[in-house]
Amino acid sequence: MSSGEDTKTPKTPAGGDLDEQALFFHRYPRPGKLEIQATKPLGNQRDLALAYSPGVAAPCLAIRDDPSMAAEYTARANLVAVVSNGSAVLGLGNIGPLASKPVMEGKAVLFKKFAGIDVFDIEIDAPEISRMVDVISALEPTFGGINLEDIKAPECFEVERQLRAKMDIPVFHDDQHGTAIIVAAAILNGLELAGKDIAKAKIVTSGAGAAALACLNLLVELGARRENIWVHDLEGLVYEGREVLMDEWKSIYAQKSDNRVLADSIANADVFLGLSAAGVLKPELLVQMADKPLIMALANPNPEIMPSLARAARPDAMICTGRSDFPNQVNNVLCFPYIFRGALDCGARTINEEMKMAAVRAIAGLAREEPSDVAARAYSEETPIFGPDYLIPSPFDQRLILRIAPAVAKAAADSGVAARPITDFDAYLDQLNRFVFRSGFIMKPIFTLAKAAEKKRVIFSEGEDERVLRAAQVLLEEGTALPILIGRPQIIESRLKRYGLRIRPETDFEVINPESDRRFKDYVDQYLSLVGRLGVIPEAARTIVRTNYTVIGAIALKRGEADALICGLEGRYSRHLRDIAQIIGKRPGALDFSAMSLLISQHGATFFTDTFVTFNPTSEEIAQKTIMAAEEIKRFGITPRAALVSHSNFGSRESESASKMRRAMEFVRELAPDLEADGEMHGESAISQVLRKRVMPSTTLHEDANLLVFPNLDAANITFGVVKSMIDGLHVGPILLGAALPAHILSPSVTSRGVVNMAALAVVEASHPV
Ligand SMILES: NC(=O)C1=CN([C@@H]2O[C@H](COP(=O)(O)OP(=O)(O)OC[C@H]3O[C@@H](n4cnc5c(N)ncnc54)[C@H](OP(=O)(O)O)[C@@H]3O)[C@@H](O)[C@H]2O)C=CC1
Ligand SMILES: CC(=O)C(=O)O
Ligand SMILES: [Mg+2]
Repeated sequence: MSSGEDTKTPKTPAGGDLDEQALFFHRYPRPGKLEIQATKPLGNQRDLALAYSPGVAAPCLAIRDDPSMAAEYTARANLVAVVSNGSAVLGLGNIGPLASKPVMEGKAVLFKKFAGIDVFDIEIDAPEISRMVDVISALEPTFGGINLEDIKAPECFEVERQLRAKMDIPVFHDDQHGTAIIVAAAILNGLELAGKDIAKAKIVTSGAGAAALACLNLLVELGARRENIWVHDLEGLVYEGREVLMDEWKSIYAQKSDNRVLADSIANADVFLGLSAAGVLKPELLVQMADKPLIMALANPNPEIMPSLARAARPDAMICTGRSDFPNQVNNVLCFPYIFRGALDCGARTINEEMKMAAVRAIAGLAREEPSDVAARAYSEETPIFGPDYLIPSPFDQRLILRIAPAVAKAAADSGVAARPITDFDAYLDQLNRFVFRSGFIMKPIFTLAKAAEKKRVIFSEGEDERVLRAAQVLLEEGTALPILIGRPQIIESRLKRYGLRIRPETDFEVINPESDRRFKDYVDQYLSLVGRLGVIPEAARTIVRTNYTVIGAIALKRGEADALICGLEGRYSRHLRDIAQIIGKRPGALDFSAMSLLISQHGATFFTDTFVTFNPTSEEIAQKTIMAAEEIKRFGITPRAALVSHSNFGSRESESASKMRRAMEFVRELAPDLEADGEMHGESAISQVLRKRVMPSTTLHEDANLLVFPNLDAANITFGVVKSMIDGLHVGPILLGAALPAHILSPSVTSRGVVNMAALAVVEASHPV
């Protein structure tokens, strides 16, 4: 069998040649960018009988009797065809269907990555309209939607018109409508920033093809005036009476004018809209444009003018391209995954004007919200804030799906084209949130409990950190916690402004200023009372209380000025743990602290312990770590099932660590007889009932383990790290167990969503202590 995989992958080409790197990227480790994955197991005879003959006959007959059942028994409702005949591939022209395949595979990947939509890319050898319509319309039984891509004008207009009339599923020409939606959003925002009215704006295009004309049609719907629009193509200006290269779609914009070329029309233009070819806009023309012009050079891969040239000619311009390597990426990727998400989720029969307008408003509105930290990282340096260099959201903004899909689904229902209208938008948003934040599903019970609880104060040691500031805003907005931030108020204030966050110190949340807090003397006294006999002299205590923010947070928690502590975004775990141990201490009866890490993946939730604290725990300590972990897991609404893992499988080895785990298991049975657990066993046995039962038919672990308890820190920490990296899992934690009060030491790689997750857990611990 050939998987096409190249086992001898050469080294990635060094140096900056993007073409060479792109060829390498597409070729290795296996050709192309896609594969198909089964969503049902096919591991044994029974699976085969269900998935294939004879079982498969049942869904076939159900669909024959009621075609709507295809949405229940097949992948159709989430399956889109990306179809091209290769006649206008990016700005590369008519390179044919086969050469268009990398672009179509790319669109498929974007659908999947950004909106979870499955795609078959379909490149068809069909230059003529009638053949395209025949081939594409015959695909209706397979797909929930059709995304036409890179089909040239004017044929694309007729193809789309005929398909929309023939087919009962959404047909959407991405280069027309996806581009128009995002261009309209950017123009609305750009004109607002320039203080201009769309009804008076002069718009000059280079391009009179699929993308340009669809953009203009939508802009006219939004208030632009035909008389202010000047369209140019290979022949120059589209004017009344022109006969060469004209068609009924272009002639709508024909001007009564003696102008003939772009240079004649560009004077006083407020917007240049380039959807044509590389390099057609010369810098010297830009000086004629109006004040604060909007220059949209959107041809791909190379724009009508490079941003550096445009900026040099017009420092006051707002500049957009279709590329990801410059600010203001105006590209239909910001639209097509999400408009289809909304359309598929409500069973829309078409994508109509109302749904497109809803998408425009959602995208334009999102740019004015605070940027997310993921979007900020995608721009790599400065956090973008709504303004000339940030007219529209980044393609990596995870909120695109959360804003566009519900707006589109609502517009579909309101305009009567939704076969399965969404009735509970809160539940729908929850579902989208779970797609965006993989932790969402597992964390839901924690957030529900945290929001229902009396408000708890969570103190953050690294209160100046961007991730904490973003998390604080989310916690306040969602009503999950009352944050207290340790940090210098002027730094916090200026960073909040820089990141475009709305919350403000003292008005919205409390700040402890380590440089001048009035409680400083009390804190030092309290600290000395705890550590004075551990070799810390008063002078050192004063310095520590001024400079060690985890110490400040722990003292505030101990004094009852906060209900939970979050630290660890900087510095070593052991240092934070030492401070928590000295100031907060262990909960009564705890032999030691323990750390549990939750790994979320497509396999669900798996908890690992002890990943950060005790190097070589005793049997008693391991038993206690298991029981503390199990108690914590119940907070997630999950029934804990523990496996004490080892190199020994149910007594197969007699080493010291194997018998340590066996003894630990005996303690667990004694101390927590109701806990479903077993051990010692191999890691594979823990997660495979078949393997486990083969060796130990009487095992007391009836389902696969979701809590893996390790014999020592090396095993736990290394296994967790390797598994997390290999399966690209999401880490929630580490969750500190055994402290007298809720306190968690995160890791420096945590994201702001990770901080929010752990703060919510800490609130639940504070409201429901064990
Ligand atoms: N950023 C984005 O999201 C998107 C960008 N695009 C880009 O827009 C461009 C056009 O795509 P699309 O509309 O689908 O293709 P079409 O083939 O439908 O249209 C191309 C248009 O550009 C005109 N044109 C070509 N070369 C020149 C030139 N040198 N000077 C002036 N006009 C020229 C053509 O003129 P004529 O009519 O005379 O043949 C035609 O009107 C491509 O570069 C594509 O990559 C497209 C979609 C989305
Ligand atoms: C982005 C896109 O669809 C194009 O350039 O054709
Ligand atoms: Mg395209």
